[in-house]
Amino acid sequence: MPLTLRTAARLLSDHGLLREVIHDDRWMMQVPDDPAADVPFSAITYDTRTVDGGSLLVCKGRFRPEYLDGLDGRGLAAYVADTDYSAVVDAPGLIVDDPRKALSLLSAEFYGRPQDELTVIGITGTKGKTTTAYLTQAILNAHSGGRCALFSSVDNCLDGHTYEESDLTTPESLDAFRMMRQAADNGMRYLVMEVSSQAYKVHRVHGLTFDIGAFLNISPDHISPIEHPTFEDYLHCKRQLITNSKTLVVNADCDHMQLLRQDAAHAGIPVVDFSVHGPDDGCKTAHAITATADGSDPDDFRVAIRNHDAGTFRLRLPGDFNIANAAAAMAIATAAGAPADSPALHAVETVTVPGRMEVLADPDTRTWAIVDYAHNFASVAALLDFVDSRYGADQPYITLVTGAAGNKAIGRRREIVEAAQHRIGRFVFTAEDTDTEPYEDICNDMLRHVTNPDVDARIVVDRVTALTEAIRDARGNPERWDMVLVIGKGHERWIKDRNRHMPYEGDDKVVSRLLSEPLE
Ligand SMILES: CC(=O)N[C@H]1[C@@H](OP(=O)(O)OP(=O)(O)OC[C@H]2O[C@@H](n3ccc(=O)[nH]c3=O)[C@H](O)[C@@H]2O)O[C@H](CO)[C@@H](O)[C@@H]1O[C@H](C)C(=O)N[C@@H](C)C(=O)N[C@H](CCC(=O)O)C(=O)O
Ligand SMILES: Nc1ncnc2c1ncn2[C@@H]1O[C@H](COP(=O)(O)OP(=O)(O)OP(=O)(O)O)[C@@H](O)[C@H]1O
Repeated sequence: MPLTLRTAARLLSDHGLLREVIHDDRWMMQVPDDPAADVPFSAITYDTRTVDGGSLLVCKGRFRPEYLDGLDGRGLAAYVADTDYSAVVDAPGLIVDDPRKALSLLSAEFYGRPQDELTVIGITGTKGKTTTAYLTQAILNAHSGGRCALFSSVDNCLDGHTYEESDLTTPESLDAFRMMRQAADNGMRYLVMEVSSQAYKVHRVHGLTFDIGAFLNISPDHISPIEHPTFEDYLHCKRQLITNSKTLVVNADCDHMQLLRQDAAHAGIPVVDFSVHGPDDGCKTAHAITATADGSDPDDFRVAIRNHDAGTFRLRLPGDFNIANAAAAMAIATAAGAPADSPALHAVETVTVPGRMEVLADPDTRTWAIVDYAHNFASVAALLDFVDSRYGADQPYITLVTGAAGNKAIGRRREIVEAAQHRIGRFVFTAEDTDTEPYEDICNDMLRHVTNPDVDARIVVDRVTALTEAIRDARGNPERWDMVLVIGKGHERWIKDRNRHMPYEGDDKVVSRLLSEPLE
């Protein structure tokens, strides 16, 4: 049904959001009997700068009345807001309780409910969302002849093979439904999307039911004045994926597992477990998916799906945590319809994810480097576990080049230091992304958390200089095995400074350039 003033008002009223309709100084509970109310909107937008003739505007967030100046002249058809703007515009207003929820519901309708034409998969968790999303897309693409779309914090892909850089982990609702429409029109059958806790906090997926919701893991993160006030709030937001899904795929070893199962039971939805066990556990558990480290080779693992042996796998992505991510992807894909014995499962073996676990080396100077996106306790600990298990025998001197985000997730500064300070030789604190906090202050904050007197710790604010010094030092000591871990920015070609995205070469590029520099 096309979205008009009348159908929009009815939809909002059906969802208990409509307070009243305001037009021509009249306040009503219904849209007046006027033919204009049945004209389909030409567009829907949350930004006045894109309003055209016939547009429906949703005023959300830190919206300011002055943005509305001149919009009648540009043909604004109607606005949705939580306050009356009739003093500023003549267009009719749908006054609602929550414009963000309204935006999501109205956008889905405007774009013809594209979610109904796709199998929609939502992935949440503190760590591994992006990687699992890429792995799942690879399987479902292989299963469906390339008909799986992806929304991730790295890239969005609307046709199964073209990737474009994304802005947010979970897009704004309007953008999500617009892209879903494009994906459906491109013939996609599946959509895999990351669902951040913020997405639920600010209603970016309000009203969207996921065919499958996957919950990977949970540990404290994203706690700050602009994200979540407490861990409880963070987890509460993430748990909403469960009650908005038709099937839950969950890591059986996840913290707060009982609570997650209770959520699924209350929602009356089936649960598919996945888990990873050491070589001695065999495949004896009843879990739908059990990835078992294969004792013969550290890179191989066996997978059992509903007690069916799905064979041996080897990823291009190193790290045991990526075996867990692959198990999650296989659990999701089989729950979405890929057969347990499908060769499509082997598509995980070809996947790499930009800026995640990229291992680079200069063997002549015994220098390894890993560029990774770790930036909290769990991921730094997982990275160091990997380094220990894979390179520990050579006792490398480990340098960790790290910063932390400004203004948000403040706890990460202490967590990164705590996860690493007894396991490495040196910290180099450097710039990461910031809104208003100066890089130096963030680095000094991290330095203050260092309590191990035996670890070297220094600040080199400029990120390229920090990397240059770390890699040159490693290569300048060829008698020593060196491991330089560069975390937090991965593939990103920008660095945020005082709210602005400044061009940046990218950790992967800088490190690879430095490793191939001629030695003096
Ligand atoms: C808190 C939050 O969700 N903020 C998002 C939100 O901002 P907002 O609605 O307050 O927008 P605003 O920029 O203040 O402007 C208010 C409104 O006025 C409009 N406007 C503005 C100027 C004008 O002339 N006319 C006009 O109409 C804007 O388009 C906007 O709709 O809507 C914007 C786009 O619609 C988002 O870009 C922005 O995300 C901010 C930048 C952000 O980075 N959020 C982070 C915390 C986030 O969401 N992160 C999670 C990842 C977490 C994880 O790693 O797991 C994510 O999902 O990405
Ligand atoms: N299952 C996991 N458990 C612990 N750490 C992980 C796991 N998967 C990935 N990591 C670590 O977390 C980093 C980020 O991985 P990924 O981008 O897949 O997660 P994410 O949930 O999308 O993260 P973010 O929310 O920070 O964007 C990786 O570079 C790796 O260091």
